[in-house]
Amino acid sequence: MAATDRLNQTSDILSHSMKKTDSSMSIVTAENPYKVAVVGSGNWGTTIAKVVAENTKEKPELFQGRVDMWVFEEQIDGTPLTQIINTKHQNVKYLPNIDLPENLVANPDLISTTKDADVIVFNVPHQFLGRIVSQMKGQIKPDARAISCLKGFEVGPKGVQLLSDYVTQELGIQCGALSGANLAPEVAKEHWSETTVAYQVPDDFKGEGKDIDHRVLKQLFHRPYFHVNVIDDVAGISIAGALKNVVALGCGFVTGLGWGNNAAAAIQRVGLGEIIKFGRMFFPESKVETYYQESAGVADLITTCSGGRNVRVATEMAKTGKSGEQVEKDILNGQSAQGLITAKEVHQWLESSGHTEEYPLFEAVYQITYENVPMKELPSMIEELDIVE
Ligand SMILES: NC(=O)C1=CN([C@@H]2O[C@H](COP(=O)(O)OP(=O)(O)OC[C@H]3O[C@@H](n4cnc5c(N)ncnc54)[C@H](O)[C@@H]3O)[C@@H](O)[C@H]2O)C=CC1
Ligand SMILES: O=C(CO)COP(=O)(O)O
Repeated sequence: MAATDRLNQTSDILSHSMKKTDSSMSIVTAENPYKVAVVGSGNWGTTIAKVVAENTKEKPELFQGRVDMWVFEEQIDGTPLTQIINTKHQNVKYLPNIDLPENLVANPDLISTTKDADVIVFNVPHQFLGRIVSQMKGQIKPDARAISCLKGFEVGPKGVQLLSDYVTQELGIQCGALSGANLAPEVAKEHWSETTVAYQVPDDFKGEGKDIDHRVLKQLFHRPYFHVNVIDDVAGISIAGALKNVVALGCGFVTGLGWGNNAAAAIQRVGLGEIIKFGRMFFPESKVETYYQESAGVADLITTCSGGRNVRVATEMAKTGKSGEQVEKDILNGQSAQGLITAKEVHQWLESSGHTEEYPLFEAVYQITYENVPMKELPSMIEELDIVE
């Protein structure tokens, strides 16, 4: 092919890919508009509830306007948090100074929040999920669908499990995931970002207009400031979302030691490799391209390592010598750095399955966090020794 033909062909491809013909954003309607509920009201829980409630209000042909958000009730200066959210329309503890839509209703009762929902969006720190789903068993619509926005795993006697699979196993409902480079305070302020939603349409899909599919999920989560790509790879986005929190701790250690950007980049490079290896080894259905093409992959790793809670907690650990648990209490005002628990769970799993040596960074983060190994040992713990005899 001549050079000019190749050039023309390339510009055809480019102009085609730049045309905005996204069929998933064309008009979608439902025979009976879907009721959406959000379980969780922390920093990310409240932010996603805001996103969802903005969309349900704008799309009455597809969703019921009112969105109930389950709040783990607590008193703020003697007033229940739910009451404050429902009158001031702000979550003053977990997402202060952000106005929430009035069709978003804080509800302290988990069952009344979820019992009539067609779509249940789970968004709590993962250590609380087990108790929550056990209370919901038998109390929700049997054909409800779910999306998990959590970042973590369930590790138990059966091994390591995706949280979406755990929800499906416990509640018998199809569950996908939402994960991306999404620091909640930025999304809440409507600063542009991207995310990935992954969902596998189940065998008992009831048909277009009667059930949740990729187009409905795009309508539910996409905003002008929050761009959504919907794919099938639930495992890929969930693994990346859970493990980047462990990598971010490693990144915080070297940052807190004052070692600078090169060290932080080295941790992210090694971390990405271990994330991909973990996916291929334990979830072979996950796709390698998800880790570099989707917001849920390397982009989330970068944003979390730049300014997330995990990196902040680990940086403070390095500066003060305090434990992760103590720093979490001191600086996060009730929020959770999920990498602390995930590092322990991943270690338990790798140890019981005999693979710790293949994941030196995950193991180093665990040993520094829980076994008092000095942070300055990190480089030697992850050094690749290619000694040629
Ligand atoms: N905050 C962020 O920027 C992002 C967080 N995520 C993920 O979203 C999930 C939820 O995180 P956040 O909403 O940020 O939570 P958070 O870290 O703000 O945690 C506070 C929430 O935990 C609740 N809580 C405290 N004790 C509880 C208990 N015993 N039972 C039930 N709930 C209790 C509080 O009521 C509050 O709603 C996590 O897995 C996190 O990794 C994902 C993307 C962004
Ligand atoms: O998952 C996140 C960004 O996508 C938030 O990360 P942190 O929990 O470390 O703040």
